[in-house]
Amino acid sequence: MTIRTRFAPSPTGYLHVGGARTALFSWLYARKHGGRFVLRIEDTDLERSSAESVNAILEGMTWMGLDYDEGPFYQTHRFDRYKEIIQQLMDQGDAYYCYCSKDELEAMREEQRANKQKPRYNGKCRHLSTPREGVEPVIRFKNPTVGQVVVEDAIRGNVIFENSELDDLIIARPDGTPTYNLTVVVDDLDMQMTHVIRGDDHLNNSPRQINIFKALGAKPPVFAHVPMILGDDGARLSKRHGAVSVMSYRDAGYLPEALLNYLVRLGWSHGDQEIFSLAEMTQLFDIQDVNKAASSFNTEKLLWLNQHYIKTSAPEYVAQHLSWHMGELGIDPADGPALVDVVVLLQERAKTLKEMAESSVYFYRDVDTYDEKAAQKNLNETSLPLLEAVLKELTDLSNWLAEPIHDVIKNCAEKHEVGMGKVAQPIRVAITGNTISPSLDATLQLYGRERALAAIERSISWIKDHA
Ligand SMILES: Nc1ncnc2c1ncn2[C@@H]1O[C@H](COP(=O)(O)OP(=O)(O)OP(=O)(O)O)[C@@H](O)[C@H]1O
Repeated sequence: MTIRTRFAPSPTGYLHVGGARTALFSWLYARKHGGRFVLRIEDTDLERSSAESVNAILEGMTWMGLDYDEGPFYQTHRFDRYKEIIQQLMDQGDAYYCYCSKDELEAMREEQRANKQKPRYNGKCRHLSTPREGVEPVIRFKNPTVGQVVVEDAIRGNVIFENSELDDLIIARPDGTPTYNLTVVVDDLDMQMTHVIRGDDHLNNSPRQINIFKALGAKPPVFAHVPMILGDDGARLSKRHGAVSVMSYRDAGYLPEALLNYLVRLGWSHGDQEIFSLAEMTQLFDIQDVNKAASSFNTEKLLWLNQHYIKTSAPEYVAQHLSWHMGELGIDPADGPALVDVVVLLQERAKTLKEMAESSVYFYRDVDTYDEKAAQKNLNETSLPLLEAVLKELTDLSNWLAEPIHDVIKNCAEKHEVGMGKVAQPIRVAITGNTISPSLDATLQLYGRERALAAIERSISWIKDHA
């Protein structure tokens, strides 16, 4: 049997990390078993769904590398099929028209509350043989009234529901459009899902859906309800929380590997291992090992993982992602050194790609202002003769490489009987506009001879103008 799993978001906003982790678990399970991963867009809520949200979800999935084998299927394209199944349930006596008005339903609930019963539809129209004139009815599913439904959950074990606790749920609205629990069952059936891996916010839907599966003569898929990811406020992370969209992590400078690694560990573990490549998590993941408790998002750990992946990934790969961030800063990487060399220089210390991009702008765009404090301390009458001397030496240097550059700066400091920093820091400010950069000799090598000499010259003029 080919394993088939799906991710079925509603396109009512961006893809957030809660949904993304659920998608990841589904994806991993399919990949691990050589199965098929299906993307289904549950867009029947016409008021809340939008094409932008669909695009945002697809963008998020693509960025994370969660490729799908089939779909995206849109529920709005399948209305005829849902109608067909609703009719089938009607024909076989498993569904019925309900003419109860809002007021009647309210009165019913009132009475139940007064009798200390759980408010629910009492099946009033179940045995109605004649339609009520002038009322557009809904269609309700005839839920079994006795017995139990067992959700055999791959994570939680058996979860038992009493049929007497379940309503005859509405499967078609007065205008004939199908409701959520019906469409999900029809899709999972038609798309031959073997495993439904979804958030445990859906656990209460499962017994209703299982009963519909059974009424249709079908074997329900295996269910696995994964625990929720909670926001800082302890509530289920949803679109209502702030910066939780998957793409906001790209914007903040995370590598997809870091987010995937972070998400997989949120609710799943393999011994005390923390670092998992995609291949490794695919091999080791199993749905039974997902824990039952909800987990909260911890940005510190994500940052740590990001730093790890920036440091250890191939510079060429990091450069591809860095390129996007440079573009965001309006920088054309063609205006300076190869991005891959910048990555090599900075990957040891950068926590995010955004930070890496921001701290390498000077490689592509000459600084036009110096940080005030940095200039005050380093570009002044004391540093002027040192800069002039080192400029001369550097101009005479024939091989523009880190080591000889280092020697020039060192010799210059010795000659003037000052510490190396007294020569290096003014140069750093001249090049970067500030006092922070990776090792100065390597920075200068990458920055390039002509540009470096011109920048030092500009800083000398600046001192003279401001003296
Ligand atoms: N915070 C969360 N943690 C884990 N899984 C979640 C979370 N929120 C949603 N999911 C799961 O992601 C899948 C897609 O969810 P869906 O898009 O319908 O929800 P959502 O994005 O939270 O929407 P809304 O905010 O409108 O409720 C479902 O399987 C759902 O259970």
